[in-house]
Amino acid sequence: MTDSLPSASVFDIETFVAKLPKAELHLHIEGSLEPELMFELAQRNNVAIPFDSVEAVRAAYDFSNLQDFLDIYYAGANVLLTARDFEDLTFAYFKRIAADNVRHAEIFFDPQTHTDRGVAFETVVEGIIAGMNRAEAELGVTSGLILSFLRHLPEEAAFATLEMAKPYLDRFIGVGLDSSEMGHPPSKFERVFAACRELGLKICAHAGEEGPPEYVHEALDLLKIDRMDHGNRAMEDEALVARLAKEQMTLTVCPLSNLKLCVVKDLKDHPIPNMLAKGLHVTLNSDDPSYFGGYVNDNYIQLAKAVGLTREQIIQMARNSFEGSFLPDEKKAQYLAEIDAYVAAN
Ligand SMILES: Nc1ncnc2[nH]cnc12
Ligand SMILES: [Zn+2]
Repeated sequence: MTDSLPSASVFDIETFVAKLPKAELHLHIEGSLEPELMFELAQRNNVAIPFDSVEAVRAAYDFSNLQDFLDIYYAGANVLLTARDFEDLTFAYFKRIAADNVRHAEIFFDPQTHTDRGVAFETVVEGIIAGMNRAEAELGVTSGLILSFLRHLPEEAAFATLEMAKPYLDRFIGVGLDSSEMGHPPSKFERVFAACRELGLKICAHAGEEGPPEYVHEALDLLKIDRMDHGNRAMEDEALVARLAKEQMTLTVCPLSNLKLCVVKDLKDHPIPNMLAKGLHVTLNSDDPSYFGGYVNDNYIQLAKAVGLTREQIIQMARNSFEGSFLPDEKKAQYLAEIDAYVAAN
Protein backbone atom coordinates (compact mmCIF):
# COMPACT_ATOMS: atom_id res chain seq x y z
CA MET A 1 0.00 0.00 0.00
CA THR A 2 3.02 2.31 -0.35
CA ASP A 3 1.28 4.36 -3.06
CA SER A 4 -1.18 5.70 -0.47
CA LEU A 5 1.65 7.18 1.67
CA PRO A 6 2.05 10.96 1.58
CA SER A 7 4.86 12.00 -0.75
CA ALA A 8 5.65 15.24 1.16
CA SER A 9 8.72 13.65 2.76
CA VAL A 10 10.67 14.37 -0.43
CA PHE A 11 12.13 17.86 0.01
CA ASP A 12 11.77 19.86 -3.19
CA ILE A 13 14.47 22.54 -2.85
CA GLU A 14 13.31 24.73 -5.76
CA THR A 15 9.72 24.89 -4.58
CA PHE A 16 10.68 25.49 -0.97
CA VAL A 17 13.24 28.24 -1.69
CA ALA A 18 11.03 29.98 -4.26
CA LYS A 19 8.57 31.44 -1.77
CA LEU A 20 10.70 31.39 1.38
CA PRO A 21 10.88 35.01 2.68
CA LYS A 22 14.47 36.24 2.66
CA ALA A 23 16.68 39.34 2.68
CA GLU A 24 19.62 40.14 0.44
CA LEU A 25 22.51 41.85 2.26
CA HIS A 26 25.28 41.76 -0.33
CA LEU A 27 24.41 43.24 -3.67
CA HIS A 28 26.21 45.84 -5.78
CA ILE A 29 23.54 47.66 -7.73
CA GLU A 30 26.00 48.23 -10.62
CA GLY A 31 26.45 44.45 -10.68
CA SER A 32 22.76 43.94 -11.42
CA LEU A 33 23.07 45.65 -14.83
CA GLU A 34 21.77 43.01 -17.24
CA PRO A 35 23.23 43.07 -20.78
CA GLU A 36 19.80 43.96 -22.24
CA LEU A 37 19.60 47.11 -20.11
CA MET A 38 23.27 47.87 -20.84
CA PHE A 39 22.41 47.97 -24.55
CA GLU A 40 19.26 50.02 -23.98
CA LEU A 41 21.14 52.63 -21.91
CA ALA A 42 24.08 52.70 -24.34
CA GLN A 43 21.62 53.62 -27.11
CA ARG A 44 19.63 56.06 -25.02
CA ASN A 45 22.80 57.90 -23.94
CA ASN A 46 24.76 57.44 -27.13
CA VAL A 47 27.61 55.70 -25.30
CA ALA A 48 29.82 53.26 -27.23
CA ILE A 49 30.26 49.80 -25.72
CA PRO A 50 32.79 47.22 -26.90
CA PHE A 51 30.15 44.55 -27.69
CA ASP A 52 27.84 44.07 -30.64
CA SER A 53 25.25 41.81 -29.03
CA VAL A 54 23.82 40.70 -25.72
CA GLU A 55 25.34 37.27 -26.36
CA ALA A 56 28.79 38.83 -26.84
CA VAL A 57 28.44 40.59 -23.48
CA ARG A 58 27.52 37.35 -21.73
CA ALA A 59 30.36 35.50 -23.46
CA ALA A 60 32.82 38.06 -22.02
CA TYR A 61 31.78 37.14 -18.47
CA ASP A 62 34.45 34.50 -18.03
CA PHE A 63 36.71 35.50 -15.14
CA SER A 64 39.85 34.02 -13.56
CA ASN A 65 39.86 36.27 -10.51
CA LEU A 66 38.32 39.37 -8.90
CA GLN A 67 40.35 41.87 -10.95
CA ASP A 68 39.29 40.28 -14.26
CA PHE A 69 35.69 40.84 -13.27
CA LEU A 70 36.20 44.36 -11.89
CA ASP A 71 37.70 45.55 -15.20
CA ILE A 72 34.52 44.56 -17.08
CA TYR A 73 32.19 45.68 -14.29
CA TYR A 74 33.60 49.23 -14.18
CA ALA A 75 33.46 49.43 -18.00
CA GLY A 76 29.80 48.32 -17.94
CA ALA A 77 28.92 51.16 -15.55
CA ASN A 78 29.86 53.72 -18.23
CA VAL A 79 26.36 53.53 -19.71
CA LEU A 80 24.85 54.93 -16.47
CA LEU A 81 24.60 58.69 -16.79
CA THR A 82 21.28 60.15 -15.66
CA ALA A 83 19.11 59.81 -12.56
CA ARG A 84 16.61 57.95 -14.72
CA ASP A 85 19.29 55.39 -15.68
CA PHE A 86 20.05 54.72 -12.01
CA GLU A 87 16.34 54.53 -11.21
CA ASP A 88 15.71 52.05 -14.06
CA LEU A 89 18.69 49.93 -12.99
CA THR A 90 17.53 49.87 -9.38
CA PHE A 91 13.88 49.16 -10.10
CA ALA A 92 14.81 46.35 -12.51
CA TYR A 93 16.81 44.69 -9.71
CA PHE A 94 13.93 44.97 -7.24
CA LYS A 95 11.44 43.66 -9.75
CA ARG A 96 13.66 40.63 -10.29
CA ILE A 97 14.16 39.90 -6.59
CA ALA A 98 10.47 40.37 -5.77
CA ALA A 99 9.97 37.27 -7.95
CA ASP A 100 12.40 35.44 -5.59
CA ASN A 101 10.36 36.58 -2.58
CA VAL A 102 13.21 38.73 -1.31
CA ARG A 103 11.35 40.95 1.14
CA HIS A 104 14.20 43.32 2.04
CA ALA A 105 17.53 44.27 0.42
CA GLU A 106 20.49 46.33 1.64
CA ILE A 107 22.33 47.36 -1.50
CA PHE A 108 25.78 48.80 -2.16
CA PHE A 109 26.60 51.48 -4.66
CA ASP A 110 30.07 52.69 -5.67
CA PRO A 111 29.82 56.50 -5.96
CA GLN A 112 33.46 56.91 -7.05
CA THR A 113 32.82 54.79 -10.16
CA HIS A 114 30.42 57.51 -11.28
CA THR A 115 31.77 60.77 -9.83
CA ASP A 116 35.23 60.00 -11.30
CA ARG A 117 33.68 60.07 -14.81
CA GLY A 118 31.77 63.29 -14.19
CA VAL A 119 28.36 62.05 -13.01
CA ALA A 120 27.19 64.11 -10.02
CA PHE A 121 26.92 62.35 -6.67
CA GLU A 122 23.40 63.74 -6.35
CA THR A 123 22.33 62.24 -9.70
CA VAL A 124 23.43 58.77 -8.61
CA VAL A 125 21.83 58.94 -5.17
CA GLU A 126 18.56 60.53 -6.32
CA GLY A 127 18.17 57.92 -9.06
CA ILE A 128 18.87 54.91 -6.85
CA ILE A 129 16.63 56.21 -4.05
CA ALA A 130 13.82 56.81 -6.57
CA GLY A 131 14.12 53.16 -7.67
CA MET A 132 14.10 51.96 -4.05
CA ASN A 133 11.03 54.08 -3.20
CA ARG A 134 9.21 52.75 -6.24
CA ALA A 135 10.11 49.19 -5.23
CA GLU A 136 8.63 49.67 -1.79
CA ALA A 137 5.46 51.33 -3.13
CA GLU A 138 4.82 48.97 -6.06
CA LEU A 139 6.40 45.68 -4.93
CA GLY A 140 6.35 45.93 -1.13
CA VAL A 141 10.11 45.25 -0.94
CA THR A 142 11.89 47.36 1.70
CA SER A 143 15.52 48.42 1.35
CA GLY A 144 18.52 50.36 2.60
CA LEU A 145 21.42 51.95 0.73
CA ILE A 146 25.12 51.46 1.60
CA LEU A 147 27.80 53.77 0.23
CA SER A 148 30.84 51.71 -0.64
CA PHE A 149 34.37 53.10 -0.95
CA LEU A 150 36.70 51.76 -3.64
CA ARG A 151 39.73 50.34 -1.88
CA HIS A 152 42.07 50.54 -4.90
CA LEU A 153 41.83 54.35 -4.59
CA PRO A 154 43.61 56.35 -1.83
CA GLU A 155 42.06 57.06 1.55
CA GLU A 156 41.93 60.79 0.68
CA ALA A 157 39.55 59.93 -2.19
CA ALA A 158 37.30 58.11 0.29
CA PHE A 159 37.36 61.19 2.55
CA ALA A 160 36.42 63.40 -0.44
CA THR A 161 33.51 61.03 -1.20
CA LEU A 162 32.38 61.18 2.41
CA GLU A 163 32.32 64.99 2.14
CA MET A 164 30.09 64.74 -0.95
CA ALA A 165 27.83 62.35 0.94
CA LYS A 166 27.35 64.57 3.99
CA PRO A 167 24.27 66.45 2.67
CA TYR A 168 22.61 63.07 2.00
CA LEU A 169 23.61 61.17 5.14
CA ASP A 170 20.03 60.35 6.10
CA ARG A 171 19.74 58.38 2.82
CA PHE A 172 22.40 55.84 3.85
CA ILE A 173 22.24 53.08 6.41
CA GLY A 174 25.97 52.43 6.28
CA VAL A 175 29.24 52.36 4.42
CA GLY A 176 31.19 49.54 2.83
CA LEU A 177 34.60 48.77 1.32
CA ASP A 178 34.93 46.95 -1.99
CA SER A 179 36.98 46.56 -5.21
CA SER A 180 40.48 45.01 -5.50
CA GLU A 181 41.27 43.43 -2.14
CA MET A 182 44.88 42.23 -2.44
CA GLY A 183 47.33 44.99 -1.56
CA HIS A 184 44.55 47.20 -0.15
CA PRO A 185 44.05 46.06 3.45
CA PRO A 186 41.39 47.51 5.73
CA SER A 187 44.13 49.37 7.67
CA LYS A 188 44.46 51.73 4.67
CA PHE A 189 40.97 53.07 5.54
CA GLU A 190 41.07 53.08 9.33
CA ARG A 191 40.63 56.86 9.70
CA VAL A 192 37.83 57.30 7.18
CA PHE A 193 35.84 54.46 8.76
CA ALA A 194 36.36 56.04 12.21
CA ALA A 195 34.83 59.24 10.77
CA CYS A 196 31.90 57.23 9.37
CA ARG A 197 31.28 55.60 12.74
CA GLU A 198 31.27 59.05 14.36
CA LEU A 199 28.52 60.00 11.91
CA GLY A 200 26.41 57.07 13.12
CA LEU A 201 26.77 54.93 9.98
CA LYS A 202 26.88 51.14 10.15
CA ILE A 203 30.13 49.61 8.92
CA CYS A 204 30.57 46.81 6.40
CA ALA A 205 33.70 45.69 4.58
CA HIS A 206 34.59 43.04 2.03
CA ALA A 207 37.23 40.91 3.73
CA GLY A 208 38.70 37.48 3.08
CA GLU A 209 37.25 37.16 -0.43
CA GLU A 210 40.76 36.91 -1.92
CA GLY A 211 42.63 38.56 0.95
CA PRO A 212 44.26 36.65 3.83
CA PRO A 213 42.82 36.12 7.35
CA GLU A 214 44.90 39.11 8.50
CA TYR A 215 42.59 41.38 6.48
CA VAL A 216 39.60 39.88 8.31
CA HIS A 217 41.29 40.64 11.65
CA GLU A 218 41.88 44.22 10.49
CA ALA A 219 38.27 44.65 9.39
CA LEU A 220 37.15 43.59 12.88
CA ASP A 221 39.76 45.41 14.96
CA LEU A 222 40.51 48.53 12.94
CA LEU A 223 37.32 49.24 11.00
CA LYS A 224 35.11 47.80 13.77
CA ILE A 225 32.68 46.34 11.27
CA ASP A 226 29.04 45.55 12.03
CA ARG A 227 28.86 43.04 9.17
CA MET A 228 31.42 41.22 7.02
CA ASP A 229 31.12 40.73 3.27
CA HIS A 230 32.39 37.30 2.13
CA GLY A 231 34.81 36.20 4.89
CA ASN A 232 35.72 32.93 3.12
CA ARG A 233 39.40 32.99 4.00
CA ALA A 234 38.65 33.45 7.71
CA MET A 235 38.21 29.67 7.61
CA GLU A 236 42.02 29.33 7.42
CA ASP A 237 42.38 30.68 10.97
CA GLU A 238 40.76 28.56 13.67
CA ALA A 239 40.92 31.21 16.40
CA LEU A 240 39.37 33.74 14.02
CA VAL A 241 36.52 31.36 13.21
CA ALA A 242 35.89 30.87 16.92
CA ARG A 243 35.82 34.62 17.42
CA LEU A 244 33.39 35.22 14.52
CA ALA A 245 31.14 32.50 15.93
CA LYS A 246 31.31 33.89 19.46
CA GLU A 247 30.50 37.43 18.27
CA GLN A 248 27.83 36.08 15.89
CA MET A 249 29.22 38.35 13.19
CA THR A 250 27.00 38.19 10.11
CA LEU A 251 28.90 37.04 7.01
CA THR A 252 27.33 37.86 3.65
CA VAL A 253 28.54 34.91 1.60
CA CYS A 254 28.09 34.75 -2.18
CA PRO A 255 28.45 31.20 -3.58
CA LEU A 256 27.96 31.86 -7.31
CA SER A 257 30.29 34.88 -7.11
CA ASN A 258 32.89 32.65 -5.41
CA LEU A 259 32.53 30.13 -8.21
CA LYS A 260 32.74 32.69 -11.06
CA LEU A 261 35.74 34.47 -9.52
CA CYS A 262 37.54 31.17 -8.81
CA VAL A 263 37.49 31.68 -5.03
CA VAL A 264 36.27 28.06 -5.07
CA LYS A 265 37.02 25.58 -7.89
CA ASP A 266 33.68 23.85 -7.63
CA LEU A 267 30.48 24.65 -5.69
CA LYS A 268 30.95 21.24 -4.04
CA ASP A 269 34.03 22.72 -2.32
CA HIS A 270 32.15 25.72 -0.96
CA PRO A 271 32.87 26.46 2.73
CA ILE A 272 29.23 27.11 3.72
CA PRO A 273 28.63 23.66 5.29
CA ASN A 274 31.80 24.07 7.35
CA MET A 275 30.83 27.64 8.27
CA LEU A 276 27.43 26.42 9.48
CA ALA A 277 29.03 23.55 11.38
CA LYS A 278 31.30 26.05 13.17
CA GLY A 279 28.28 28.13 14.24
CA LEU A 280 28.95 31.12 11.97
CA HIS A 281 26.08 33.52 11.29
CA VAL A 282 26.10 33.17 7.50
CA THR A 283 23.75 34.45 4.82
CA LEU A 284 23.49 33.73 1.08
CA ASN A 285 23.63 36.56 -1.44
CA SER A 286 24.18 37.24 -5.13
CA ASP A 287 26.90 39.99 -5.11
CA ASP A 288 26.72 40.93 -8.83
CA PRO A 289 23.94 38.74 -10.21
CA SER A 290 24.09 39.88 -13.81
CA TYR A 291 27.79 39.00 -14.01
CA PHE A 292 27.71 35.81 -11.94
CA GLY A 293 24.71 34.10 -13.48
CA GLY A 294 22.21 34.04 -10.65
CA TYR A 295 20.06 35.98 -8.21
CA VAL A 296 19.49 35.05 -4.56
CA ASN A 297 17.34 31.98 -5.11
CA ASP A 298 19.82 30.60 -7.65
CA ASN A 299 22.48 30.90 -4.96
CA TYR A 300 20.38 28.96 -2.44
CA ILE A 301 19.31 26.28 -4.91
CA GLN A 302 22.61 25.67 -6.70
CA LEU A 303 24.54 25.59 -3.44
CA ALA A 304 21.97 23.35 -1.75
CA LYS A 305 22.22 20.87 -4.62
CA ALA A 306 26.02 20.96 -4.73
CA VAL A 307 26.72 20.51 -1.03
CA GLY A 308 23.48 18.89 0.14
CA LEU A 309 22.01 21.56 2.41
CA THR A 310 19.14 20.49 4.64
CA ARG A 311 15.80 22.25 4.88
CA GLU A 312 16.81 23.40 8.40
CA GLN A 313 20.06 24.92 7.14
CA ILE A 314 18.21 26.79 4.40
CA ILE A 315 15.69 28.14 6.91
CA GLN A 316 18.52 29.11 9.26
CA MET A 317 20.26 31.18 6.57
CA ALA A 318 17.01 32.92 5.61
CA ARG A 319 16.50 33.77 9.30
CA ASN A 320 20.10 35.00 9.51
CA SER A 321 19.48 37.32 6.57
CA PHE A 322 16.86 39.29 8.52
CA GLU A 323 18.71 39.05 11.84
CA GLY A 324 21.89 40.37 10.19
CA SER A 325 20.10 43.25 8.47
CA PHE A 326 20.22 46.82 9.75
CA LEU A 327 16.44 46.91 10.15
CA PRO A 328 14.92 48.00 13.47
CA ASP A 329 14.08 45.11 15.80
CA GLU A 330 10.29 45.35 15.29
CA LYS A 331 10.67 45.08 11.53
CA LYS A 332 13.10 42.14 11.87
CA ALA A 333 10.54 40.40 14.09
CA GLN A 334 7.82 40.94 11.46
CA TYR A 335 9.91 39.34 8.73
CA LEU A 336 11.01 36.48 10.99
CA ALA A 337 7.33 35.82 11.74
CA GLU A 338 6.76 35.60 7.96
CA ILE A 339 9.39 32.84 7.84
CA ASP A 340 7.76 31.03 10.79
CA ALA A 341 4.37 31.12 9.07
CA TYR A 342 5.86 29.90 5.79
CA VAL A 343 7.74 27.05 7.46
CA ALA A 344 4.64 25.98 9.38
CA ALA A 345 2.61 25.87 6.15
CA ASN A 346 5.20 24.19 3.91
N1 LIG B 1 32.77 40.66 -5.29
C1 LIG B 1 33.29 41.88 -5.20
N2 LIG B 1 34.42 42.08 -4.51
C2 LIG B 1 34.96 43.28 -4.43
N3 LIG B 1 34.46 44.36 -5.01
C3 LIG B 1 33.33 44.23 -5.71
N4 LIG B 1 32.61 45.13 -6.39
C4 LIG B 1 31.57 44.49 -6.93
N5 LIG B 1 31.61 43.19 -6.62
C5 LIG B 1 32.70 43.00 -5.84
ZN1 LIG C 1 30.67 42.28 -3.18
